Amino acid sequence: GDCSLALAGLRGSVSQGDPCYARPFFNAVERDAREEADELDELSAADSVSNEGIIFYNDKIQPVDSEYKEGREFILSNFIKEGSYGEVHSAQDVNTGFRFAVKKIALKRFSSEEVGAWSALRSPCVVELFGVIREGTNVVLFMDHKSGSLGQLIAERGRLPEDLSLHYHSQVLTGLEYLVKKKVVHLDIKADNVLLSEDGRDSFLCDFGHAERLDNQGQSLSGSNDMKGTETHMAPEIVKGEPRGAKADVWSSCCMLLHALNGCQPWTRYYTCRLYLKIADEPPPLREIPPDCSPLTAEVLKAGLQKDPVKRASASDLKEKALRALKEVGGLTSPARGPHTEPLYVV
Ligand SMILES: Oc1ccc(F)cc1Nc1nc(-c2ccncc2)cs1
Repeated sequence: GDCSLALAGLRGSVSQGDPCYARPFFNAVERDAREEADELDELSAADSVSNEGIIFYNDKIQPVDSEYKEGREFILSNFIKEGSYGEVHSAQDVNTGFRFAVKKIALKRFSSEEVGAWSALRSPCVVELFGVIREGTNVVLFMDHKSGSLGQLIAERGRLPEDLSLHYHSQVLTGLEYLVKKKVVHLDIKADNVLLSEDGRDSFLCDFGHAERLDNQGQSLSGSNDMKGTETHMAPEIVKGEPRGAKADVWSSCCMLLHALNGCQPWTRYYTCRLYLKIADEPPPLREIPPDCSPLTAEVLKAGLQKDPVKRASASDLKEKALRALKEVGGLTSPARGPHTEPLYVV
């Protein structure tokens, strides 16, 4: 199809392209670039390494003479965090001044799934992926820049009010509803991977480094059963290496809700090591539901923390429950930025 034509054109250059070209292109890059990566290892000067990739249609990130290089067309500014498989920095396009975020991943650790899954997504609940470039032995992913993450907000505030926690949970569930439609499972849903708008009212999923595509029965196509994601948020089917689907993200989103309500990750107040054994063998962490939260919020957590993924609520069902719980607590009245509240330690 026309994607293969695009592949021919793209080799060795950086072009404005349509996201549909990203996936096969990066499978090819991943393969042949691994071979090339060895001799490239000693090359370090920016001008000598090959620079190829795709910047999706975007007038704010501009390749020059079909090249887009760090230190020339764009510059890195502050380090943000360790994302999945790579360092995240904020960056700026030298010519347009446009600010964005980048994640640099060593080629050996690059999963073309991050690009394949993400480039197919267009939703107000998912951070936009602008493009992907291979530069020597690194792959660089370009993403819309956001002011901060839900993980940072919880750390700053200790724990979040119930209405705000339910507000973000319902937005994440809306994002998960969309992922189900696009047959993508994220596999690393947690507060650190939920970014916030300036005013803190809107949230966006990001970091698809662990994402997998689903088949028509909703099972992961990757067939891999290795544990992925953040241990405290892993669903029982993940830690047991059983077939996983979209319901794994629903479980993780409820772990994120407990994290927002309590100010600490689930399981960690009761167990220290090998949490995956506890997640597999113990009942779901319902004892961690704060005593002062509303009955409907407890209902959300009971429905989303079912150990059997078949019995577990879907993202759509759970979103409706979360919105009813939010209404029951009087709707969203708390400001995003607010006072620090002590995390709830074991009572
Ligand atoms: O997977 C990626 C691909 C490209 C990127 F540029 C970033 C990520 N991953 C993450 N980015 C963040 C983050 C970004 C911007 N501001 C605060 C946090 C948290 S995880």
